[in-house]
Amino acid sequence: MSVIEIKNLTKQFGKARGIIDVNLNVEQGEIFGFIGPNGAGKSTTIRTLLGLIHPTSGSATIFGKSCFDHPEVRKELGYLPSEVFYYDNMRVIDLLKYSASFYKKDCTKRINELAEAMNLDLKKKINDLSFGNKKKVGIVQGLLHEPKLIILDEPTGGLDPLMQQKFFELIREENQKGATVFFSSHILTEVQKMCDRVAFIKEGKIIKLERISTLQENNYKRISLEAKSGISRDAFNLDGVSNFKVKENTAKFIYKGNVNTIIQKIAQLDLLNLSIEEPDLEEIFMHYYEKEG
Ligand SMILES: Nc1ncnc2c1ncn2[C@@H]1O[C@H](COP(=O)(O)OP(=O)(O)OP(=O)(O)O)[C@@H](O)[C@H]1O
Repeated sequence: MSVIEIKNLTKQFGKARGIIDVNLNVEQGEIFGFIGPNGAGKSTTIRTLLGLIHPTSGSATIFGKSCFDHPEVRKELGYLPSEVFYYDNMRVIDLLKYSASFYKKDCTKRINELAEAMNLDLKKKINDLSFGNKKKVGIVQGLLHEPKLIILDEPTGGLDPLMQQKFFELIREENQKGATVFFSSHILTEVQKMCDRVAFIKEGKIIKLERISTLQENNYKRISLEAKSGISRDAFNLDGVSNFKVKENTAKFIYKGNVNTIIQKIAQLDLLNLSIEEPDLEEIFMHYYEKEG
């Protein structure tokens, strides 16, 4: 049984598109990335999965159960929403103890450990915290009960680079202890570093679901050329060429396919310069977005 199972999930907001026919499974022990631009449908998918909003059609389960029909499933998971709101007048520690009371177990030790790791002052009032520090409260709140599943919606917004690193260390530790992690992001580098598999969502639809290692091993090449005279787009009108950008006598593109074919094309030019490199995930991602668009 998968930890998360989303089947043909559709959510319409009146006439507005939310998500369309989303399918994905997250397996025990995975770190799964959910990536897409603003408004693509990441939060809608997560909120429907958590039973916070009703789907128009399809189903979403956690540990085989729908959160709508079995709200007790939420005790097994830690959720960090993309925006956190609190009763400003409370002290951090009181808020966290209140959250812990929901799980009916003593979380004091873990609260202290997490606060220390994230450099969070538990005695302060929420009112007096910066945006980034409020985010840390949300992180501690999501992890204090050592959940089996951690769902993070754009978790690093507002954290400085050092704290982002600390945060990912914490998530990795939880994963090594056995927690499954699902996190949405539009920052590719963090997904690339953290995740086993990634789903790309665009305009409410999943356009690609792949292992990070496969994406990187797919033998894409980033090719940059500088010729003595102007380069024509038509000369590179062949299968496997994408993201073609030409400016006078320079051209850049992504290529996937037989390298001999592309080398023969390139050899027809009178070149001043040439580079062939491995693209990063961002370029591979843009390749999918432009191609499948
Ligand atoms: N309550 C709502 N009422 C109407 N439309 C909504 C509502 N919530 C979301 N939408 C629409 O659903 C689509 C998906 O939004 P969603 O917030 O899930 O995107 P996202 O991928 O999480 O984006 P972001 O990275 O900006 O948070 C958007 O077009 C959005 O306008």
